[in-house]
Amino acid sequence: MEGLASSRVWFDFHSLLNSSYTQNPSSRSNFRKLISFPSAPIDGRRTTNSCVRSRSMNQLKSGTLVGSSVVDPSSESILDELKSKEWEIGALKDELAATQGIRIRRRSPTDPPLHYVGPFEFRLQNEGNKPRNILEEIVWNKDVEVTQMKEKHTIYSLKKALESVHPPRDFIGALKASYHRTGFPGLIAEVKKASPSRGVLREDFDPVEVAKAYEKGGAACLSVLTDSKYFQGSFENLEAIRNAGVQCPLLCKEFIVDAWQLYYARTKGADAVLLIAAVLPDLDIKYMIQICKMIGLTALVEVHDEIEMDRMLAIDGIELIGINNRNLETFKVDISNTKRLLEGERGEKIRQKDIIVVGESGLFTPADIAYVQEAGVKAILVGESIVKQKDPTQGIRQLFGKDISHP
Ligand SMILES: O=P(O)(O)OC[C@@H](O)[C@@H](O)c1c[nH]c2ccccc12
Repeated sequence: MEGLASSRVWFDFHSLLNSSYTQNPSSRSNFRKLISFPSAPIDGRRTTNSCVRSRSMNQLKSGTLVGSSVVDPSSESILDELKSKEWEIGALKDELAATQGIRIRRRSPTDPPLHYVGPFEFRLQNEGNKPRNILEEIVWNKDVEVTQMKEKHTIYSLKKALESVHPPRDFIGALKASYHRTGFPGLIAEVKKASPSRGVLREDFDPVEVAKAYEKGGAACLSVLTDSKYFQGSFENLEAIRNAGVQCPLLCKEFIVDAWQLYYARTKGADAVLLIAAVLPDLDIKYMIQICKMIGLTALVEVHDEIEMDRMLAIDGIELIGINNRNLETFKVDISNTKRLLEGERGEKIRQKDIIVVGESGLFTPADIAYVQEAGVKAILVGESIVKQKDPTQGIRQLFGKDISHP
């Protein structure tokens, strides 16, 4: 599959990474990067992904194969060599992403420092290993978190669990139905306790209670934050809402950096996931969209600027695009962002491709809803303004200036 050649999509190699090749997570990540980066030079020779792909998984599993070179996994010098390539490959991957306008680098906090030299284990805070903004920090931490979670739940166990998971609910269908029923953009109401930009939004936070209140108020779909470190969310919340008899389709609001997370989200009851264009290169987006289709997830692809929008409009198979009015690097919110990105040729192309656009973030009043609706959105994603209300059902009424609940 095309995605196997991606510089950032690794899950198919997870069994290899869990193998006896090395017990050291940092070395594992080095090796992972080596086998997933095209033309990584090893042992003075060059190898390619297609070369790695053409070998059997058994060879890979035995820990003996790296491209065209056979290596002894116990050899210190090989590990040192792998490590010494770390910065080089990390930097090249980031360069590749940068050619698509992606500023977020993918160096996890446990990786060696950029100036790693030979066998010396030291680390200085420098431009290379300090996150440049909050999004980069979140993504670096997520990489570490996912690596740990993958050890607990293998892709095989997740695939098995998928066999008994309930059929997915139609996320886009629910948005369209709501739009036709109410004449307003379909509401994706967000179950969010806190955020890095706004702090704690609701002290007495009961996710199931909030979810039920949203449904009662006429929400078409729900978005459930699952990141715990920055948003105080959890997969338990997602699961609890799914099991509480809520009918609305559920978006798993997570920072997806690895295709493994798609399977995990689905086993926890998600009907949709968020893919952030600022974080994922085109090839990862394409690959993840295919996996989403395979396992019944709807992908909401999030963009913030023209470059990201143009990248996503060039990718086939995208049905739902969210325009985030909040810049995730600076937290600045500006709802005219939605309008700007839908003007002219872009808006035309979106209509031709029959893509549903979701206006995301910073929506508080009926005037805000009218403004983004006028700009062309058929759905909105709202958190703060409704989660903060004592009664979130009333919050929805105030947001629209009208009761949009089911009769
Ligand atoms: O609370 P607000 O301003 O209504 O925003 C909701 C939602 O758009 C926001 O939480 C969000 C949009 N994209 C994200 C990506 C990750 C985390 C959160 C988000």
